[in-house]
Amino acid sequence: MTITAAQIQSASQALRSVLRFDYPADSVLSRYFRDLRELGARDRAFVAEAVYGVLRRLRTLERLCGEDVSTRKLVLAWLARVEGLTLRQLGDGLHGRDTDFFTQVKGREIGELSFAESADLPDWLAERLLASRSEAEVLALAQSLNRPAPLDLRANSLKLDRDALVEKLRADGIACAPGRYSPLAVRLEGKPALQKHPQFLDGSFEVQDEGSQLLGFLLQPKRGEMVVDFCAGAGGKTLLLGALMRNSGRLYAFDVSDKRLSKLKPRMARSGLSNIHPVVIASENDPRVKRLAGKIDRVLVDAPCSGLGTLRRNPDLKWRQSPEALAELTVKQAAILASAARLVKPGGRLVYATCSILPEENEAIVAAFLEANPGFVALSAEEVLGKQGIEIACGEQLRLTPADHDTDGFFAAVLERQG
Ligand SMILES: C[S@@+](CC[C@H](N)C(=O)[O-])C[C@H]1O[C@@H](n2cnc3c(N)ncnc32)[C@H](O)[C@@H]1O
Repeated sequence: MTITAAQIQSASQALRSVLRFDYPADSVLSRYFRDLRELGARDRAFVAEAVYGVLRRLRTLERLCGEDVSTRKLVLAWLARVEGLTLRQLGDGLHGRDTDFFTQVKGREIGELSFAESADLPDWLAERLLASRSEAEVLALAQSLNRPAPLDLRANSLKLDRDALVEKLRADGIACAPGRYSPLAVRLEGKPALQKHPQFLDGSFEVQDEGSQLLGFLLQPKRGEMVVDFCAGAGGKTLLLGALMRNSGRLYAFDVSDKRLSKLKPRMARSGLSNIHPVVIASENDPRVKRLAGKIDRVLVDAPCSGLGTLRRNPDLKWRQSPEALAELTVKQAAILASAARLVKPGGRLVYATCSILPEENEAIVAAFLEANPGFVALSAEEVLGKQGIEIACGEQLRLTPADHDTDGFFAAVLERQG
């Protein structure tokens, strides 16, 4: 890696905006790159890698920088201590004071770290995780969340099967392999740009984490059924559900965000699915939701959550979330689950899922729901998946983590309304 002084300067500038935490890191970076068109592809790649790298290890790097911390020092400390570069490898990238700091930080003793510092987590989050896991488990989880995520695709089974997709990609020189759990998953070895790939444009695949795909198999919608994806967003899971239904029946995609839902439309067009009906709702109590009460075979609640299971992709979330925001989210999650449950017909299935790793957003929401709704019973996620040939030793509820499954962190519970 050769790094220029200008690249370090740009990374330090971009990091300054990101660390204000006013907006998500990915949108701050996109804006930074939009405003600085003169940056080449390599410069952008370096800036993004440096910003995400520092966000992942912020507490450790702050400790290494000492009192007089700056974004420039954080980038240099990341290069020296996380990337393990030497002064010689940096070539012309450093001058004067930077060289002195780089040399010092390379050899600096970090001293004693608190548990949260050593896990690069905020104190409150380390505490919450330790309530249900040992220190060794939390550390392994935090470290796995600090590694960049691989790129997974989902074959659109309406267009071609997974093995055919693997073959086509390999023929194009894209190294990939079938996923470990989802029958539709393909894991890529690198991170090629795929937006213009013919198989992307003709809807043969979508980018979707393998863990996220498993949630569709937990809902297991069938041909001709009435299905609701209650928090559809841009439709990552909706598209999978539509394909599992073989483009038949009726699949409502609800969301309160018109902006997110509008991103589903071009994806629907590519996918060849015509059974999806996107509906913007005002809230979980919208009259359009109430009209479907008791009529739906399967309902997926992919609830708004802290997103802490996706730290591999969004490392800023651990610094942007707070106990206060979390408390508000859990109230919302319980309200959405209660409303969505009213749609389910007797004998129908309800899946509650999040991309969070915190029990208060997961197990606690489901336990309170079951207590208040004795007409629902829990099914075993392991059995539901096992019957579809997906072997995963998860027991009753699905808990995926990058440490254990090399997927994003997900939670899901499968519930059934008694007939
Ligand atoms: C985890 S995201 C969904 C991601 C999406 N299912 C996917 O696979 O791409 C949660 C979604 O819930 C939506 N949401 C928030 N409050 C809601 C509510 N009261 N009713 C329905 N959807 C809501 C958010 O706009 C957001 O798009």
